[in-house]
Amino acid sequence: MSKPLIALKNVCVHIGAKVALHDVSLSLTSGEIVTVVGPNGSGKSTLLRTLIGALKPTGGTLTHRPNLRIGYVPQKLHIDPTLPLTVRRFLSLPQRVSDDVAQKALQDAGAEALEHQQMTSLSGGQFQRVLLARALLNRPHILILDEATQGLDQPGSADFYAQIERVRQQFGCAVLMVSHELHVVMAASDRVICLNGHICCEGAPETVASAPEYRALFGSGTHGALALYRHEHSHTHDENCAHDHNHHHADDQTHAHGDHT
Ligand SMILES: Nc1ncnc2c1ncn2[C@@H]1O[C@H](COP(=O)(O)OP(=O)(O)OP(=O)(O)O)[C@@H](O)[C@H]1O
Repeated sequence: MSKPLIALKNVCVHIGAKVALHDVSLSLTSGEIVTVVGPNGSGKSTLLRTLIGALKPTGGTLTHRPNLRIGYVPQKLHIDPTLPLTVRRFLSLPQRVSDDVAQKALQDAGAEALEHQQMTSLSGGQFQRVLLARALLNRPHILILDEATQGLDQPGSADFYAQIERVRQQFGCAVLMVSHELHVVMAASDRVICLNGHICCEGAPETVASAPEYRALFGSGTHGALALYRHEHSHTHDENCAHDHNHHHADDQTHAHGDHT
């Protein structure tokens, strides 16, 4: 297996007095698409912000390969509606980029036709592609997306994920994304990490979907996510994932993580 691009080992992150993440270990290698799922407040954004260096772990270690480049697509970006700003100019904020670089990034993001449009005139899907283009400007080794398809309809989301898949193939970059659209991300990911302050379970999408820790959080029919999978077990766990200490799924691709508090 190739060397990880970035790795967290037993990482804890406090925000004020609150423990947002505890004992989180994970690594990302080139070319894999990993999705983080978890309920509201489970630390998904905190995890991404830690990986991009915006938050410092209060415990554990973060290591990455030298000169690692990360492209980040945020959950939301507010643009002043009264500010005239074309897509081309937006791509040069805060750092000026050449026309060639801007056009290439727009092409890579499937947004080449949008270069001269006003940012405020873009549809939700077009806006996200422009954010994707901006994240691709520095030819990232890792692309990190925080609920990038929020507000898009289902075909819009599916198109966006198809674009991510093309980017992954073209760049060979790793992709880490957070999403609530379980049915889409499950199909689009190589690996799923189920988070609730700590990693409850992780592995291939089919195995996570049938893990008791996952079902404790999402049930067995959430948004049709699990209809995709034939694995149907009769576990009925209604306890919170954080209290699930001892479940170990039979499939060795799924790793159940105990809560060590
Ligand atoms: N700036 C902050 N100040 C105080 N607490 C915060 C702050 N940011 C996050 N938290 C807390 O840290 C925990 C994790 O938040 P985080 O935003 O990472 O969760 P999330 O899984 O991304 O949630 P959502 O699905 O709602 O976006 C939450 O309990 C949240 O209240």
